Amino acid sequence: MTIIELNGLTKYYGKNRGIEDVTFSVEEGEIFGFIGPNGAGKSTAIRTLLNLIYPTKGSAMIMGRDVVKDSQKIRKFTGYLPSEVHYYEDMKVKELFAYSGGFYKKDCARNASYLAERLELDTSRKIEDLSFGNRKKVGIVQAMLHDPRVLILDEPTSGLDPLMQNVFFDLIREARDKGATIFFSSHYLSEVQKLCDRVAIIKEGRLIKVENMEDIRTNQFKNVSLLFHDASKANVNIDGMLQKERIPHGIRFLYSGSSRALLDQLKTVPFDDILIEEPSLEEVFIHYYEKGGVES
Ligand SMILES: Nc1ncnc2c1ncn2[C@@H]1O[C@H](COP(=O)(O)OP(=O)(O)OP(=O)(O)O)[C@@H](O)[C@H]1O
Repeated sequence: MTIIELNGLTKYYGKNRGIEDVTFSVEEGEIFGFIGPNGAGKSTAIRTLLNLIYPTKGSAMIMGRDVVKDSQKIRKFTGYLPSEVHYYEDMKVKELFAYSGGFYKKDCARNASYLAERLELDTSRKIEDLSFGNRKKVGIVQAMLHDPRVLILDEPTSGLDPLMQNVFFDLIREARDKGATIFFSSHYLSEVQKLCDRVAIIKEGRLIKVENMEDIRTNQFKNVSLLFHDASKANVNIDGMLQKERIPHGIRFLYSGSSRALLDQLKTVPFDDILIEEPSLEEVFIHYYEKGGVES
């Protein structure tokens, strides 16, 4: 079942581009990453899904409901963490959770306590006294306390220390195991790599590609280093070769394609040594950002 669907979603701020013609969907039970550099349009897309801003063109649906027309209903089964959290400073954390929980027709207190405990958040403190990271934790608990079917999180881990990031990842997996679908934006490729089933890559407001993480990690890309005793033989060209660079005694390149096709092509290359490695996602994504994507 499709849970989140963007159809040609476009948002202009006056003449400024926010996002343009973005189309993709998130399926039930997925942990789906939304990744791109600063200003790519991640928050714009997310804020449009939450009906905080209106689309200029196109549409989006969450669980079959239109994000503009049905936003009140969508809010009932959706948890949202904004990229910047602003709360009633004067309230204690536990008062805020009780207040937020009141919007839903179920008892959220136990879940809020559980989440706060896991995140080591002291709920007796006033919000105004909290650090940036602790405010982020408040936002995470608030997004999750009603066990929403859909979780939409804008840069959830920024401000969390590495230990807390891991706790957060566990909470996300637990939410998924209970049936939630999770859509979150990030700058951090390592967390996308750890957590996501699929990822949408956005650049300058346009969707570049939706990728299966497993495909990115294992099937499509390799880092290949070829070493030559005679450097004059290092002038090699191979179909699928990307980002070629000279290294001492040879060349190194990112390869996109099947391993079989790579080995077939290498048969005629007079290299003296070879190293084939799994590229980091950084290397793969830098390629996307620079070139605007590759054909798969
Ligand atoms: N309120 C606004 N008024 C005008 N332009 C805006 C506004 N909000 C965002 N933009 C522009 O829309 C584009 C997309 O910004 P957006 O904040 O959605 O990107 P992002 O991918 O979330 O970036 P970041 O990773 O830095 O948070 C940028 O060019 C930005 O300058």
